[in-house]
Amino acid sequence: MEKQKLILIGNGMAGIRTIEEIIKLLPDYFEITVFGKEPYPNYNRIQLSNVLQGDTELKDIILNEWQWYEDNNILLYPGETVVKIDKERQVVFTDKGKEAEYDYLIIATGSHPFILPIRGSDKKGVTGFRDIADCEEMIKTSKTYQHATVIGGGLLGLEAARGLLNLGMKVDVIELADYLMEAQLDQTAAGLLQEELETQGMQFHFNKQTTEILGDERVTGIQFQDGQVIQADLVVMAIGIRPNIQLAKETGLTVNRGIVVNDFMQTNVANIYAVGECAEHNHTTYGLVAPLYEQGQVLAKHICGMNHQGYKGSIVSTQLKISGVDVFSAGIINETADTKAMKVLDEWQKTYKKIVIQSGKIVGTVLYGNTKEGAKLFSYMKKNASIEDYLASQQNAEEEESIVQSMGDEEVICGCNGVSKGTIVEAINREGLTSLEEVKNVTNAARSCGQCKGMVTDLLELTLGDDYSESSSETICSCTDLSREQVIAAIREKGLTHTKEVMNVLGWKTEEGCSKCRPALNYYLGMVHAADYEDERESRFVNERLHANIQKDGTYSVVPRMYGGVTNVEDLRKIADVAEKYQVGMIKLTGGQRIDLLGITKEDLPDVWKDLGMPSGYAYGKSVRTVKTCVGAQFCRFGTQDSVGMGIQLEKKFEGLNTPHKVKMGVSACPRNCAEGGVKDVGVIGLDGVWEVYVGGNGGTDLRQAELLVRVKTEDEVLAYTAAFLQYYRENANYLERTSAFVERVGLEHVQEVVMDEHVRQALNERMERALSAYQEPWQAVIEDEQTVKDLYQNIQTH
Ligand SMILES: Cc1cc2nc3c(=O)[nH]c(=O)nc-3n(C[C@H](O)[C@H](O)[C@H](O)COP(=O)(O)OP(=O)(O)OC[C@H]3O[C@@H](n4cnc5c(N)ncnc54)[C@H](O)[C@@H]3O)c2cc1C
Ligand SMILES: NC(=O)c1ccc[n+]([C@@H]2O[C@H](COP(=O)([O-])OP(=O)(O)OC[C@H]3O[C@@H](n4cnc5c(N)ncnc54)[C@H](O)[C@@H]3O)[C@@H](O)[C@H]2O)c1
Ligand code: SF4
Ligand code: FES
Repeated sequence: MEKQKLILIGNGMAGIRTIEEIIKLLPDYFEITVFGKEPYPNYNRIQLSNVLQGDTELKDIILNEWQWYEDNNILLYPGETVVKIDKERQVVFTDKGKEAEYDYLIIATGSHPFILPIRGSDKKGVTGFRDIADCEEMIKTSKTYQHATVIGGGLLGLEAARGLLNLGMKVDVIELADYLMEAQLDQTAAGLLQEELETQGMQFHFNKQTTEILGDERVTGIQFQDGQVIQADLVVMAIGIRPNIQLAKETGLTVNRGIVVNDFMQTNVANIYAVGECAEHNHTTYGLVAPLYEQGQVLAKHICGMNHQGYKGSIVSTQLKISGVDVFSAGIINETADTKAMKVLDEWQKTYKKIVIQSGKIVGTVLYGNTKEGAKLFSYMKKNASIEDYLASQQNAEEEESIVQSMGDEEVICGCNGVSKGTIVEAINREGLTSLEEVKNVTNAARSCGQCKGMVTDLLELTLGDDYSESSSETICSCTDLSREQVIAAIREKGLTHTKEVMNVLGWKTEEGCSKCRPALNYYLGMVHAADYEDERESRFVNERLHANIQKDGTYSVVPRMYGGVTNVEDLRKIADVAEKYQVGMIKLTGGQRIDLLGITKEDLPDVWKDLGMPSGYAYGKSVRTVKTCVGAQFCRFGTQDSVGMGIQLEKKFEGLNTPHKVKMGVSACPRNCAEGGVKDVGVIGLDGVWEVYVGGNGGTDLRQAELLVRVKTEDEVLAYTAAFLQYYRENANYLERTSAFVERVGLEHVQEVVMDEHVRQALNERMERALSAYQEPWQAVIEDEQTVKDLYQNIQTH
């Protein structure tokens, strides 16, 4: 069958997303041609703010590489503008003299920045902020000139202003209204924002109407209606956008503010569609990607002949993309006669939360300082949930590790791309996804503004549990541009002792850090300061904070310590009594030869530990866990060494040691290796008069066989080499990097060189001893601390 000719005008975000959706539905049905005015493949316009702010580079914001067009048989004409459409002949004409026929035409020409129609606005140095060319122009100007003026204190203006500050310019922001982001914030939030941005160096001028741009050929200043003049070498107009409708208008399509479309994104000509910022649906045009992508999905389905209800309009939310400034806004933000508002302002911490309620339903929200709840509140708004539902969900949320844990499957994690928690979890499980990049590729989540990256990462962690490891990234996380090595070096050099201090001194982009960097910093600080470090419980993952493993149903599992997997009558009796008393849901033997008591409520945990009177088995921690042993020489006829004794020594020595990820060990007394040392982080095998120490094994998702590190004669040597290896791993692995990945990355030979050097080995052992000296049995510590029991396990607020 001959392919239908489909032409897209506008190689931008909405148009290309529509094409992506179309080729997902009908890969071979259309012969697709794209005309794009800009000489680039489709790029992430949103990220221009981050480019200007120096957080990312232009080369990193391409969404669809040239190869993508080729791979999908899409004929792209970059740098070519469509100047005319003949709707009768179904042909488009370009500024380079090309003519192309279509069966279906999609117009996705976006918008242009509104430039004040005042004297001097055509001078050199006056620009909008819309595309790569504008961005490059501003970067270039900052190298020669000093004074920048941004007209417009909205999202775009403020993001531009922050970028220009980063480029070393002095920045004035001019706003017509009497506070910032008038369309998105109320006066309280805007005040907090203004205060913060002033400390960052911006100077604001409110209630100012610019009447003239001064200068000869190039701008030198601007003048306001009240006669005031301020100096300016660069003027950025960020006072809103106007849809590009000229072409559609000249073609005879119905236009208003945008190109008028019906619920199927169809213009008044049946085979001509409009999508994105240029389209006007139900008297509304949009300037954010989330609704435009929704439109794209609808249009794709329609053009592919799939049944659907059509586009019904969108509720939008916005977030400001300035490092270290958290602002979220959605829906109705100012109270009216028929609304009530719930407001919490913390002037000290500079946080503000406002929820606007109408007839018992959440209809709007403004968050400043802490925007973690933004996605959740937005989901509640969209599903028309009552404020009671939200408040009830809050009680559970307080007990949970991260906001994503308390979200329902249908709740949206990525607002830009409309991707729900359920969709992401399903994709992680179905496709075996293990990294943010993979989730992005499969689900589109986190592919636009990137504000949801933290939540997607949390969700990966929540879904994969211990199998999650984000160790490949060079920087610790998106809160900083520094690598693990740089952060550790700074901790040492500057004597930093607290996660908040690290974030402040090293210029973290977020005030609170994220769920990725907080536990990592806590670990690195503990590793560097060994015995002197006071662990920050609040920076740990929930399991480590509570010293028990949270289960699917919200109960916990308790695994008491059994050195070397050996137990006795007394311990078994205690375990049986506890299981009976607390009606434990299930008693289960673990793969590491321990007894797991499952189904214990959080409130019961301290009492269970008190009744057990046994140390924690650390089954939840990024720490040395169990040492599995075979029965060994004492009972087994093949046994050549005391594997049980060796295992117990290892477990007692390294009990409670904090490590970048969990560490499991196994000791066998002959090569039959019943304790499975070949897939352990440290595997020890006893032979006649010899012990072999293997490292870097993994029996989980990333199956890896352990490699022989060393052959030694005595048990003391086993302990010394194991200590040297583990200390080297502690000091050099990325947080959440298993020994298997670590050994793979640095190479066994390198590890051998390190631990074989007697001086180095000794030094590593000394540092290990210091780290071990800080160990405090955690369950006992909790039982003895009434306040912690109340705060952490019973949620009774006493201070
Ligand atoms: C700096 C900046 C930051 C932003 N941040 C956010 C954010 O954080 N969150 C958010 O949701 N949104 C943000 N936006 C808005 C978002 O980028 C836009 O809503 C989105 O890009 C619009 O997509 P579109 O495809 O409709 O238009 P565009 O992406 O502008 O694409 C239209 C394309 O069509 C081309 N074109 C126009 N006329 C023709 C023609 N006649 N022939 C050929 N080609 C033509 C244009 O050159 C352009 O490349 C931001 C915008 C900017 C500028
Ligand atoms: N983080 C984000 O979501 C983000 C970031 C950048 C851009 N955008 C989008 O890009 C588009 C453009 O953003 P924008 O900030 O230009 O538009 P906007 O309409 O959101 O804000 C314009 C601001 O300029 C002010 N203004 C209007 N006329 C003025 C004048 N004569 N002098 C001084 N101030 C004046 C308005 O009061 C308002 O505060 C919007 O659709 C926006 O949603 C979004
Ligand atoms: S590993 Fe060897 S010694 Fe140990 S139980 Fe198995 S067969 Fe016996
Ligand atoms: S919320 Fe913008 S990319 Fe997910």
